[in-house]
Amino acid sequence: MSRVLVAGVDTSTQSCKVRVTDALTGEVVRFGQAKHPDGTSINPQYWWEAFLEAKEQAGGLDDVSALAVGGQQHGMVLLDKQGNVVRDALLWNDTRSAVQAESLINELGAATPTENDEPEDVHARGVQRWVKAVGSSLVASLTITKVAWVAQNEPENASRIAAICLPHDWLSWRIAGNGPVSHGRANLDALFTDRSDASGTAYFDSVSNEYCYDLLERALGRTDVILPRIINTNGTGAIADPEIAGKNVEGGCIIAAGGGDNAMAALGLGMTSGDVSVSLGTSGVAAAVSDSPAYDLSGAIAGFADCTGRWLPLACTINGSRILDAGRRALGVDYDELAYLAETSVPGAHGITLIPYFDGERTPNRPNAKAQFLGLTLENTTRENMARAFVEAVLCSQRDCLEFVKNLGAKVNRILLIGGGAKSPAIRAYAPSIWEHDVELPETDEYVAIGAARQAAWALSKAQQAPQWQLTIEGTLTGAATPEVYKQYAQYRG
Ligand SMILES: Nc1ncnc2c1ncn2[C@@H]1O[C@H](COP(=O)(O)OP(=O)(O)O)[C@@H](O)[C@H]1O
Ligand SMILES: O=C(CO)[C@@H](O)[C@H](O)COP(=O)(O)O
Repeated sequence: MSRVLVAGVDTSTQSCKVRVTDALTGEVVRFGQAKHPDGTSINPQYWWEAFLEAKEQAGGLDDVSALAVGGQQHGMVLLDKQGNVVRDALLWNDTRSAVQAESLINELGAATPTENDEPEDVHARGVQRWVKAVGSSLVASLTITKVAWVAQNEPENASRIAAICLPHDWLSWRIAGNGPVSHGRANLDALFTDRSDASGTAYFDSVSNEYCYDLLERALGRTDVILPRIINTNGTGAIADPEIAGKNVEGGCIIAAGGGDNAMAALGLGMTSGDVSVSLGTSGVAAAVSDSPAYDLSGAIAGFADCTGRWLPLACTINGSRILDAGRRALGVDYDELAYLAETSVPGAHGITLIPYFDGERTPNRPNAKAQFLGLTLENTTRENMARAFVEAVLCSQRDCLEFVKNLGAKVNRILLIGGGAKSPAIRAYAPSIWEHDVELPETDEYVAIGAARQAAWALSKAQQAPQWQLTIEGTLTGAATPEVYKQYAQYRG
């Protein structure tokens, strides 16, 4: 009997990955990857072209029975009536809407008091109200702030909006055979999404699984726009809805709900309570799974949903593995040479600290920040110390994220390190020392794409449980704690 194949697609910030997978075992059968352009404002057409290229590299999808798409969260894709994109998509790491984030917080905080136990301070009250309404406070990354930015800065574009969706929704819509039309109305009602990605918009309540049109109205000034239909709300099986999904997919395969990349990675890893993933991609993310909604009233943790009916509290930095890329460029070395240079230095880089907010930052919320090297003297300014400071900066900023997750009360039994940056020998060498915790290293693979493939296999099986796929742990990273490194970083970070 020939084996059943499913595909997981990861339309992430830097590239599109297609992993054709054995539905029974989860083993990779074929793989393709194609780059996305740099930048934080991107025409979604590039995602389509990268998908087509990655799919070709992966040997096509003709023999695949089901697929699902995981994607970079929060990106705002605006479509007009004919299904054309109104403007380039503003991605999660675009910080231009920081002002709108603050205004929306203050506006909600200033609205008529409803509970007398809320803080006096308008801003703090606004943060708490957003958290209670949608699980997260607002930073420039979240979709609603981008919608408000367009409404305030590009009224002409705002008036043409017929539908608002996210990168994974848009790519799923295209893969399911929809697209722009030259006359009449495009089939915008065929847009679909899931609660994990919807929960990153800040106009969706992942407890009631309903859109919050009143909040969207605060941003856009109207609500007569199509938002993707939420499928897979209960998470018990990720059943693709034949009415809207899977009709025209190449080869007749079904398409499942898909989800946000971090939720997909959690599904790919099979995370349970006590597991915390640290993903080093463009973003750096520490995430835990939770059976109940996570409300961090300080606003540091985003209380997103996962794609199995649970929640995925996470802390996310805008600057992740690209800190290493900046280090490689500045020092003119490859990843191994960067690790070699760093190894020649010492913990704390002889007093040098890099605060790595190259592209602004969201954890902590400093959208206008730039990176800073601190503690430089004539004596310690060497390539070795600078290499060490680049690596320690990645790990210390993720330690910030881990601390937020722990402060929320999440158990941390196991830290699982994934994402492109997990390949770095330097990251592997110092992660346990700086995080002061052993680190499990899953076999190098694409866990967002695995999660998407697993959801596709689940949808195909129509079972109550996701298929049981083995997670291979390549090894456990250990190291003596170096608390002085994070202490030095925290002092400079302020
Ligand atoms: N061999 C490697 N060693 C260390 N880091 C790597 C290696 N290959 C890729 N990376 C890092 O992985 C990052 C991309 O990771 P990825 O998880 O694919 O990102 P994204 O999901 O945001 O598109 C790059 O920015 C780079 O820093
Ligand atoms: O904004 C978030 C999560 O809130 C990011 O995690 C994006 O989802 C992008 O992920 P990568 O492309 O870096 O994996």
